Amino acid sequence: MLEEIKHVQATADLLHSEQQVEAAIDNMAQEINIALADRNPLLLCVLNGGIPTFGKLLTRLTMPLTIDSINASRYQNQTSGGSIEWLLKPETPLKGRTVLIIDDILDEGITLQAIYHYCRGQGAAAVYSAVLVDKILDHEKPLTADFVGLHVENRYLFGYGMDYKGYLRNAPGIFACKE
Ligand SMILES: O=P(O)(O)OC[C@H]1O[C@H](OP(=O)(O)OP(=O)(O)O)[C@H](O)[C@@H]1O
Ligand SMILES: Nc1nc2[nH]cnc2c(=O)[nH]1
Repeated sequence: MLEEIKHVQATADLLHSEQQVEAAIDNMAQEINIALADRNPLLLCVLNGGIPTFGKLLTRLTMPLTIDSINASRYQNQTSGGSIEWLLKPETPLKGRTVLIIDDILDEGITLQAIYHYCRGQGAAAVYSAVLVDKILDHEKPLTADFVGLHVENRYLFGYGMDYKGYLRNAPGIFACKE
């Protein structure tokens, strides 16, 4: 397995450098600081991929806020998605809260849509979403994200939380696997 991981890493294309990604996160944070300034938001980290984006946004946000996590996984360390497994639900009551869902990538949108509906079903007053990467597809998605870092071509990506078979989430940039 580790040989495969090393090969994928060595042959991948760098699409966005660490510097570019950090600048994109700065921009997202600025937008969120304006949009949610007086909303006492509950930030929901979508495990596992959302961890770096969540952490990097967190210290750039200036309003009073609280945090929790959710884990709705659809890829299960594979490179194509299946049905959603609910692995963790937030402890915090969502009723009446403004929720900001934070994830690494919006691809088909199935994961984000499911989490959005979950939050609404729990009585959240407003639900926003922030994704580091919005993958450009040739068809419509079931929802759009409110805050997007980068729009990226339709290839299998890793880095900044995004995994290749569970690995490479720590890669310092946004990389695309060779076909
Ligand atoms: O828009 P979609 O096509 O639904 O895909 C996006 C989801 O896929 C990844 O999660 P994954 O299920 O791989 O879990 P992970 O966060 O643990 O990697 C990613 O973190 C998003 O949550
Ligand atoms: N790591 C990773 N996870 C995804 N989930 C949906 N699309 C992708 C992708 O391109 N890369």
